[in-house]
Amino acid sequence: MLRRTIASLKSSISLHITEEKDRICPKHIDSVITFVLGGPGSGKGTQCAKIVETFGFKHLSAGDLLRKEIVSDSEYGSMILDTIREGKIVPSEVTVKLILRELESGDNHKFLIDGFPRSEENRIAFEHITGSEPNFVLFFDCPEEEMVKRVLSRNQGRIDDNIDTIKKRLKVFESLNLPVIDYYAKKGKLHRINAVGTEDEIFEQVRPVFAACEKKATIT
Ligand SMILES: Nc1ncnc2c1ncn2[C@@H]1O[C@H](COP(=O)(O)OP(=O)(O)O)[C@@H](O)[C@H]1O
Ligand SMILES: O=c1ccn([C@@H]2O[C@H](COP(=O)(O)OP(=O)(O)O)[C@@H](O)[C@H]2O)c(=O)[nH]1
Repeated sequence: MLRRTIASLKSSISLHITEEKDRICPKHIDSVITFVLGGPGSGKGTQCAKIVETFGFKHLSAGDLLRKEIVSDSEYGSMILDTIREGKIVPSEVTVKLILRELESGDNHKFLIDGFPRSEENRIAFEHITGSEPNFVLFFDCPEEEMVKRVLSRNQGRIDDNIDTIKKRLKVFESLNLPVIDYYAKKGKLHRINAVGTEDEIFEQVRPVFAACEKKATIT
């Protein structure tokens, strides 16, 4: 049943997800889902690696999943490349489909979804397609000058790590991603992390969030 639903998602990329019948209830329904948000270069990927090491989560970087599509033979490759180069947001259906595939694979039921959702439209598409909400959300709060400095010295050969694209990404972050962060703050699901400091100092703010989650899981 689930395979069929994913197959139909694959074949209908322009679907409009507005009705109950479009939802699916897959095995990740009992999973722990954490969204990891913050501007470009705020340190999301760096801290996710530490969370994986310490708490055994599976790390799904939406950006990495999209970049993999570019180098695979995907029909969306050139569209994704153009979108990333412009610092814009890839259509929700494409990104959610890639995330869903990862949520459905393997035995790990604890997920860090890094760099997604980037807009209210992304958030709503995820909730409708998966029928799930995150258990909690981390927000790495970092000043723009620091983010620019970090991205420019990241040195991974990314087509979007240049000053022109960074400026566009920061604008998109402010106008489209901050409303998502506000949404989760109002729902009481947001953990704001001061993203300035050494990697270890920042992780000491992150650790208690996951330690509390583990404790709760042991009690229930
Ligand atoms: N606390 C920190 N202080 C200084 N540089 C950092 C810190 N955390 C990460 N970095 C560096 O900044 C760059 C961006 O970090 P990254 O984790 O890739 O950010 P994001 O995933 O949010 O885009 C990387 O080169 C990384 O090594
Ligand atoms: O859900 C996502 C995640 C990423 N991106 C695109 O991928 C780029 C890089 O995102 P990533 O999270 O890898 O990097 P960051 O912005 O944190 O440096 C973004 O600017 C977007 O163009 C997207 O469209 N949707």
